[in-house]
Amino acid sequence: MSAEIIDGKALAATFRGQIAEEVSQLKNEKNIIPHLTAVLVGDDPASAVYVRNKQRACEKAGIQSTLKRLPAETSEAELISIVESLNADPGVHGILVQLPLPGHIKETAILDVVNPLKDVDAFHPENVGLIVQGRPRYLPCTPYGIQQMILSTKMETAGKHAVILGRSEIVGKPMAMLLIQRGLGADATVTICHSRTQNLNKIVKTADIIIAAIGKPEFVTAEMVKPGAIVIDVGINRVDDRLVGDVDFEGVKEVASAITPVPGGVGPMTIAMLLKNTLTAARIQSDSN
Ligand SMILES: NC(=O)C1=CN([C@@H]2O[C@H](COP(=O)(O)OP(=O)(O)OC[C@H]3O[C@@H](n4cnc5c(N)ncnc54)[C@H](OP(=O)(O)O)[C@@H]3O)[C@@H](O)[C@H]2O)C=CC1
Ligand SMILES: Nc1nc(=O)c2c([nH]1)NC[C@@H]1CN(c3ccc(C(=O)N[C@@H](CCC(=O)O)C(=O)O)cc3)C=[N+]21
Repeated sequence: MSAEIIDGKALAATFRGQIAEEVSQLKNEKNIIPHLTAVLVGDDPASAVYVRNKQRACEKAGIQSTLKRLPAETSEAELISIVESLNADPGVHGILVQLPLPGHIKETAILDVVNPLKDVDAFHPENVGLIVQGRPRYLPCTPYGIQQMILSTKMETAGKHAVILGRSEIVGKPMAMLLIQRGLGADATVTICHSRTQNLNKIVKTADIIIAAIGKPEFVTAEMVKPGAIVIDVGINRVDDRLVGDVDFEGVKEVASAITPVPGGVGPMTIAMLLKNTLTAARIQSDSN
């Protein structure tokens, strides 16, 4: 039996349609146009692709988007002062500092400075804390998108074993927080694996839900997957100019019950959730004025 392919591109288009409608309502009712500013330091080619995709999606949804491109040599102090000026600009509702930053800039030094109300990535410690306590202001875009994809399968998550590969602040760790929360699309029992995990294959084999976010091409193979599992592939790896995920798609789709492709899976949903957070940011800021 071949797995259901979860079409992230199509699901993202549905979300973006709904967001576009709400953006136009906000404009008509309050004369507010949500505005996202992305900051890109250096010219990492992969980041440039994401930034371009985000900008195009914003335009199509009626969200204003600005890209601040800064040279790789930008100092930490300069970047902090740029973020502070965006914080102070009432016309900017969402701020996204593209990661990774060049090695001489400490990421937390920058993320800590972003006004938490404008933090559409949900990386600021205040927003992370709110998520951990189960009262989120914003949900981090990639885990949020993944939760929506799992919900779209209508498969039960309550009481199921979810195994997450990767413990990054941007995917693995917040994903675990969302999956252990009480409620719809959650209530799972969660295990997080990382590069020091022993018996990783054995743990993964017990998973009802696998989330692969390690950045290793086709790491998860069919032998590691319990028949009927849901497999979410977050990985974006370039191999011989081809984009491949962290999952061996062709092999795993024969054992899983549902699987996300790369490209056309988690990536487009991440962007759709970024637009959703930007809309929420504009609403929150208009209410607090
Ligand atoms: N589609 C999307 O929207 C997004 C895609 N991505 C992609 O997802 C992937 C992961 O990115 P990100 O979350 O930033 O993670 P990082 O690259 O920051 O970290 C990788 C994680 O994987 C773990 N890891 C690495 N190798 C192994 C291994 N052999 N076995 C077990 N664990 C391992 C590391 O463990 P340790 O901590 O011990 O080093 C670490 O926790 C990348 O391909 C990235 O491009 C990322 C964000 C969004
Ligand atoms: N502050 C910050 N926030 C992020 O959310 C963030 C970040 N930094 N740094 C990098 C990662 C990665 N990421 C992706 C977003 C969209 C696609 C995406 O659109 N992918 C498409 C196509 C990609 C392509 O063609 O290259 C797809 O998978 O179908 C991928 C990856 C967000 N990230």
